Formats: sequence, structure tokens, C-alpha cells
Amino acid sequence: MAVAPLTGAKRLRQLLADPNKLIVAPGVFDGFTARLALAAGFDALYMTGAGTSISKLGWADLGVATLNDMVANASMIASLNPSVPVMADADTGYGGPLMVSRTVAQYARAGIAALHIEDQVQQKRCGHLLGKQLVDRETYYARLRAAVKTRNEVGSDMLIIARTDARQSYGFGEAVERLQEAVRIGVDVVFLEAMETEEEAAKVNVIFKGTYTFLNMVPGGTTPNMSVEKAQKLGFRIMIHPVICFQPIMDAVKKEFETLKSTGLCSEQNAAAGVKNAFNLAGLQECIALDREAGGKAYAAVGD
Ligand SMILES: C[C@](O)(C(=O)O)[C@H](CC(=O)O)C(=O)O
Repeated sequence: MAVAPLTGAKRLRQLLADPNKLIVAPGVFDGFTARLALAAGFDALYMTGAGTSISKLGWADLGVATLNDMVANASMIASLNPSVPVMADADTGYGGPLMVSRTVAQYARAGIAALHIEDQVQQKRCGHLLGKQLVDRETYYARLRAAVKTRNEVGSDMLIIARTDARQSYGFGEAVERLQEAVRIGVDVVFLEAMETEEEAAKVNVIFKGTYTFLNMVPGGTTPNMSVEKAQKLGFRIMIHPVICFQPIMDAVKKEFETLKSTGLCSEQNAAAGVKNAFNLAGLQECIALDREAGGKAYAAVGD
């Protein structure tokens, strides 16, 4: 509920202006994970499409999520602390140039700092799964042209990130050429999805010197696991860890459910925590203070 001195997009541009800075953004997909990432003090957040698909729809990252699903989630996450930039997945842009234009306008209005548009077909999948199909170059470029034009026309500072998934089916050369044209079209950041070696990651930074480069770190995915230090050394400017919450949540919640099923009680640690930790994480005290300062009495007795 704080009043933000800068928009997320302006803040992201300010962070990128420091050539030595690598922006590390954990993947978040709901209010809970976003609050945890904000509390941990990250410079920026990344709204993952995969996580949005699983957490909001209960389905795997296969292009099931629509523009409405994505923009509603992104908008909620960006509203929690508008001065912390939220970069968001915009998949294929959800159709042709017209639909991409609508997507970009809606993300900009939602206060998103950056979005990425890719060149997979509508029946897309996580970039680290096999069998990806791509649209041809012209179809991809039309998506990007629509994105850049709309961003400029709505007067937003939001960064447009061009993502290509061409590495898997057409090779590194095709992926590079697609991104080179993307830069000519006017995108701000290049994202070569699913690079296969550290050498490729190094080359991307040489080839695209002068353009912000983006690294997607998916453990167990196609790209070798790299530390923040390594990514910085290679020259990347933005690094996302989109699925960082998945396994920890699954492990912890599964264990707790098993405890309840087998013993009839939740764990002692859970019982001792109560609900206040989670509510405080999600702004309980700020909400009480706001109400009190405005002269309200509704939450005076809630306690801390
Ligand atoms: C970055 C990504 O688009 C996402 O939705 O977070 C995914 C992550 C994943 O599913 O592993 C992607 O890389 O396609």
C-alpha cells in the first residue's frame, strides 16, 4: 500500500543503467510467493507463466493460460509493491499482432516493468520440454513489431523482451538471427531460450554486446546450471529463476499433508506457528495501521 516514487518500469531501467549490475529475479506466481520474494529483498520479481498455469489453473505449462489469466495475476503481483519491478511472461502474446498489441497495452496498464514474447506456436510448452514448434520468422517479427509499437504508443517505459525458442529445432544460428532482427525491430532485451552450453551463453553476450541479455535458469532444464556470479561474468543483465518455488512447495506441503493423514494432526511446527506469520507476511500490520491512521476502528483489536 506504499505510494511508489517510481514505476516498476522506470526502476528496472534505472537498475539496468548500471553496467555492472545483474538483476536476479525469482519466479513468483501468486500473492504468497510474491510476498515471500519481496520480503527476501530481491531487486525485481518474475511472474512465471508455468507457475501461473499450475497455481491458478492447475494445469501444466502447455499454453492453457490465456491473456486474462496472465494479466490478472501479473496485475495483482505488481500492485503489492509497485516500486519493485515485476517482469512477466507473456508467452506468444496470445495471437497475431492485434492480440499482441492488446496484451502489451494491458500489461503496461497493470504496471508490469517488462514482458517477453516468444516464437512458439499457440500450443506452446515450457521451453525446456521437447517437441517445440515455432512460427516462421515473419510471424514472429510481426508479434514483436506490434509489441514495440504498442508500448511506444501507450507511452509506457515497459521493456520488451524478445524470446526465441529456435535453439532446439533450428539450432543456435537461427536463434541468434531471429534475435538480431528483433533488436532491429526495437526490442530492449534478448532472451535466447534453452541455450545448451556455457559456450553458447558466452557467445550470446559477445554477439549482443550493447543490448541487455537475459538468462533463464531452470534447474534440470536444457541450460547448464550457472551461479549468479558466473552469469554476471558472462555479461548477462537479467537472470530469472522461474521455477525456484516449485519443488520446495511440493516437498513441504506434501510432507505436511502426509503428517495429517497418518497422524490426524498437523506437524508441531505448524501448530505452533498459527496464522499470524502468513498474515503478517501479507501486510496485516500495514493494513491495521492504515485503518487506524484514517480514523477507522475495525481492526483495532486484531493484535500483532
Ligand atoms: C520461463 C518460463 O516461460 C516460465 O513460464 O516461467 C518457462 C519456465 C519453465 O517452465 O521451466 C520456460 O522456460 O518456458
